Formats: sequence, C-alpha cells, structure tokens
Amino acid sequence: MSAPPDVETTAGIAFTVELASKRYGKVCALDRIELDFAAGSTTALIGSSGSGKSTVLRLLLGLDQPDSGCIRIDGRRLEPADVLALRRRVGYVIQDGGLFPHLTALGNLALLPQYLGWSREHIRTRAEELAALTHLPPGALDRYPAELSGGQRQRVALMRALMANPDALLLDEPLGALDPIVRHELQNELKHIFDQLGKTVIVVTHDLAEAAWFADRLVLLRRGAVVQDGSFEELRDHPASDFVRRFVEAQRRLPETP
Ligand SMILES: Nc1ncnc2c1ncn2[C@@H]1O[C@H](COP(=O)(O)OP(=O)(O)OP(=O)(O)O)[C@@H](O)[C@H]1O
Repeated sequence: MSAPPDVETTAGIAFTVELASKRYGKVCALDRIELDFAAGSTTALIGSSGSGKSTVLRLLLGLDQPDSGCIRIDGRRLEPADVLALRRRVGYVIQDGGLFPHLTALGNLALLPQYLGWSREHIRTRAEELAALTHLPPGALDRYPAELSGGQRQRVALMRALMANPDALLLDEPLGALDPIVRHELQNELKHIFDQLGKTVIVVTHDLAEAAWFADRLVLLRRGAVVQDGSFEELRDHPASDFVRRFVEAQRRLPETP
C-alpha cells in the first residue's frame, strides 16, 4: 500500500438537508428530504439510477438550489453568497469527473491551488504525491483528459478533490470507471483516508459492497425519498420494505465453485 497522503486532519463540515424538495420539470428528483451528515462522518448514498443521489450532492455543494426547504452548513443556512467559500472547503468529484478538456491533468489539479497562491513547485510535489497514491502512471500529469483512459481521468478527478486538504469530500461514483484491481486498491486507500483524516465524506455508489466497505451508514434512496438509513447489517437483516430487501438481494454474488 502507498504511503498515506500528506493531508491534515480536519474537523469536517456538518451538512443538513432540511425538508428539501427539487423538481426538474415534471420529474420530482427529491421530495421533502431530511438528512443530517455529522462533521467527520462517512455516509454512502445508494439507490437505483434516477433515485436522487446526485441531486443531493448538487444541493449540498450549492450547484443547485432546492425549490423548498434548505441546506445548512454547520447549522447555518446556505445562501448563494456563501457557495464559493463552501466549494473551497469541499473536495468533490462529479459523475464523469468533470475535468476541463483544454487543461492538462496537472492544469486541472492546479486550479484551486493556484487560486490559493501555491507555488508551481508545491503544486507539482502535491500532484506527484497524489499520483503515487492513486497509481496514476508517470507522464499522465502532463497529458490532456482526451489522452487519458476513463479510469485515469477518474483518478485525476479524485486527485483534484484531494489537492487542497478539503474539510469534506463529496464523491459521485468516484471509482465507477476503474478496472477491478485498481478499484479494489483505491477502495482501500480511500477508506484509509476517510478513517484517518476526520473529514466529512459523502460517497455515492451503485455498489452495495463498496458502500458497506466505505461507510457505517448507508442511506438508500428511491424516487427522491429516503427508504432506509442505517448500517449494511440493518439493511440486510431488517429491510424497511420489500424494495430494500430486493435491492440488497439484487447484488450479484460470485458463482459457487462446485
Ligand atoms: N438537470 C436536469 N434536468 C432534468 N431532469 C433532471 C436533471 N437532473 C436530474 N434530473 C432527473 O432527476 C432525477 C434524479 O436524478 P439524479 O441524477 O439525482 O439521480 P441519481 O440517483 O444520481 O441517478 P444515477 O445513479 O443514474 O446517477 C432523475 O429522474 C433525473 O432524470
């Protein structure tokens, strides 16, 4: 395993979703959702496609506003004027990475650090440290996103989220495009980061096993509502509905060897 990254322990950020609803045209993406994410906690958001997971992250980041209800950051209502300051404290990976195509991987990683006044040398050193952590091959830092594989782009997106020691990490399917071996390694690395550093982590994943590996708390969404909020064992042993039972059972097991 690689050396742990040079990131400082932080107290995290407490996020609250207070009776938030969000519609996109006729689609109700979230319906009066109430969720608390304590400072320093790790939570996995799971659910079928279209259940509202990414919408929760977008609202927490201020990328979108709820139609009713509100988001609270450390108890304080998130207003549009606070969004920029919040984003500087939060590392996030949106689905598909969201890298700027006209910047190299290093250019993408450098955006926030440059704004914060880091030297070129400091940026390069930090990027190389995170490249070692995420097993990004040497040389990839100087390539453009179109010259990287999907898995490499995802690693750069993850590195970008970690660059400036954020207080919280909001990750939308951060390992989705990785091959199984790298995914497994990065699951271990990320778990180590989540456990050691006291950040608030909210990770969206389709993979129940990955959710259970990352987080003691799983929040299962369906059609914009929370259907169960608890540990993997609670979901498995005491499903709140037939849907939860089917969701847990639907995870494919490896075939038994004869
Ligand atoms: N910008 C948008 N315009 C229209 N509809 C949207 C928009 N964003 C989300 N939706 C709809 O809102 C619902 C919730 O979307 P969301 O992206 O939060 O789901 P999700 O659980 O993250 O899905 P997936 O696992 O497929 O990423 C879906 O029905 C989606 O089609």
